[in-house]
Amino acid sequence: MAPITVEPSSVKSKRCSNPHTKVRIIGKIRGLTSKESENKSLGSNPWITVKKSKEDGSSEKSTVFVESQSTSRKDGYELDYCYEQHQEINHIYSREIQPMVSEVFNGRNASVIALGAKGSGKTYTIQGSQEKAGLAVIAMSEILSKAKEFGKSVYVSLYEITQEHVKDLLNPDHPTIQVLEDAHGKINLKGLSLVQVKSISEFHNIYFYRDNFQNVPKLPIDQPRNKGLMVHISSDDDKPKARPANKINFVDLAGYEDPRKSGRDAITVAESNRKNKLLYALLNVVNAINSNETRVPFRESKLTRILQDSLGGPSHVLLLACLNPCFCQDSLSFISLVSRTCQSVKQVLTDSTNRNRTSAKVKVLSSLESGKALSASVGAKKQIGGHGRVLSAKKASSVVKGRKLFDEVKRVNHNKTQLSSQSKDTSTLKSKILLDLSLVVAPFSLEEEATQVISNSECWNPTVEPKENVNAEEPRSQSILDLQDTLLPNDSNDKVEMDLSPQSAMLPTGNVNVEEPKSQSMSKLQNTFLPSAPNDKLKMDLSLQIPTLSEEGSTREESNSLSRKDYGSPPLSDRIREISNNLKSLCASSTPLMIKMTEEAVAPSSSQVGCYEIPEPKTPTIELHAARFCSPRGTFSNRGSAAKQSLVREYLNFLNSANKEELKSLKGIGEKRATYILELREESPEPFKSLDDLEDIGLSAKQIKCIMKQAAGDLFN
Ligand SMILES: Nc1ncnc2c1ncn2[C@@H]1O[C@H](COP(=O)(O)OP(=O)(O)OP(=O)(O)O)[C@@H](O)[C@H]1O
Repeated sequence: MAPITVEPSSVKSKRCSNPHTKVRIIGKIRGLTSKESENKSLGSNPWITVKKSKEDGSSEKSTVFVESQSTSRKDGYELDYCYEQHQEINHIYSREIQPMVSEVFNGRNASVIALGAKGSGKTYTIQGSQEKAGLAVIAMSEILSKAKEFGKSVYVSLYEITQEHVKDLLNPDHPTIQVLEDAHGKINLKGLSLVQVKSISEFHNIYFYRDNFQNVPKLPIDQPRNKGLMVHISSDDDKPKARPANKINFVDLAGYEDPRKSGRDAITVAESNRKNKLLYALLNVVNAINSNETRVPFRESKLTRILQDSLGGPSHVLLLACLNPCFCQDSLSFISLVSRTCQSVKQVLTDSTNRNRTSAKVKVLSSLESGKALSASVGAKKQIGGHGRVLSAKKASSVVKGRKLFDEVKRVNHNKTQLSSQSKDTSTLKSKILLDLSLVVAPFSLEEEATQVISNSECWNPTVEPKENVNAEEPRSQSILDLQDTLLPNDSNDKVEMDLSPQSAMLPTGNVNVEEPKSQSMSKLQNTFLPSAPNDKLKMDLSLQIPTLSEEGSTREESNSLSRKDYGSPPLSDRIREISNNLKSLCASSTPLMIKMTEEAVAPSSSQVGCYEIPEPKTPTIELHAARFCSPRGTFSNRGSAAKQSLVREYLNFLNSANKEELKSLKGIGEKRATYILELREESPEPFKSLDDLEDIGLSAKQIKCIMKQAAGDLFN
């Protein structure tokens, strides 16, 4: 039999060649409680449904559809699999966990993590009850019998993480457990009890300890409870501490709370964000692993540090997204969050119906990673995107924090980053822009009965831009989502007037009365660029240059900021006006994005039906930017932004290093906050990396801005 001990060094070497095993993300819709079963209407019109790729369940992928009660908007999310209400824990165990247990006996580590909104069945699924075993209990019984068979010993640890403090549940009197990392990157949980288990009844006593013993102090009800069980399988007589053992972890995360629920003040939002912090950190780690990023942010939270050797490398990791069977706003936001954070969970479509209006179908190729087509057929009046963007870990966390302060500072940063990576990314940028434009010029109509496919081949002449040259699917889909996010507002029922004044030859004059739902508003916008109908004969000479990076940056920023406003988004008219202004400025200014119409375009010939010629876009040059900033005003605002950025940096340095008294001298920081900051600094030497991090100490965006204004003002006093 293969040795079960995996030395950290061997894990490391494996990681180099094959960095990480992908994390599997599955869903489970919890069964109805007896009270819910009495409500007959729940079964007749479920808010959550599952569509399997193959009805017999043989195919892995499942799409979960959730419907918002307030907007009747229906979103679909593709998971690796989804178990439905009627599917029992035993079934999940044999399909998902049993193979993992075997792998643990073959020398790998594993983690099973349940996450979801409150009351979504996480505890029921992982732990179960004394009467009905959960996944961990069933696994334990198999582990014990396998251990007996192979002469291994089984030890368990049980811990709880609250506000980044790790508590030993088997020895509650013990002070906070310290998570230490040795020189070889091995995590050591200093002080955590390790108890040998020989029978399932012993395990029951341990696992349900808190529930069995009344004298164990209970946490306040509103404290987020993140409960972890670590099962170590060690060679007989070999304490896992002496030599590293293989582990399987079962984690029951605290319920996710939507921080943006209406009516929440800044403090409550900060509180929710704090409660969700472990979840955010975990999702960032999962996203980094699944997108093969070189750096995985294990250090973002205690949980991810504890699980580090059971999350990365060759470990098997299963994320179990628990979902409520009855409408739950937190569940809705939760699944949207998961899809925004994890590249592997895709939002496949957004349906903002009125479903009975038309039967037209739109098929969208959303090949995010592998180039494999992911298609979804939906009723018309549908949009793709909305929240469905794919984010890098950093982006994700900024969305999670949902703050946008000192925009110019960020923009300058963004521009800088782009400038530095400009030469590397030229081809990517090129294809991004091509693809962005493809959306604008793509001659498709959402009103057609036929199924259509938005793809390069339909939008571009392959002789001009061969398919192979279109770099990677990801930028393309991202740009599609970005543009759709910008173009397609949330509320389909809005009626707006879009005023497009004649700023450019390309923008026709007149008032466009937008009464159609969002999918059609896109066609309208296409019409703005293409004054002819899709079937018109037309030849376009697109003299294309890439927009200056600052413009690209700001446009993207604006588009991001729009998409971030999931709730309370501005009225449709505002958004369209904003887009229209962006487009106008692109066309009217010295913008290098110029679309020239040839004479044939004005008087097309019959031989040119549907033929678009798009020349190779030119690589952007630094001179373009220099020209942009050479005006005195441009130089001033650029330097002003740099000064602001430097002030912010100094302020953060101060927070990361000042003593308590010095901290208290700052506006907005009293005794409590100063103490909390020092606590944060104990956990991480530099807890404040950006102004967004100040939310962790309960400051609202407005307060942070005020503080910075005062700091700037003080410089002149
Ligand atoms: N499959 C199921 N069938 C019937 N009842 C279930 C099922 N799953 C969960 N429940 C019931 O739903 C309720 C909520 O479940 P549970 O406590 O596991 O949720 P949770 O996500 O852990 O909640 P919290 O986040 O508050 O800890 C419990 O009363 C539980 O018994």
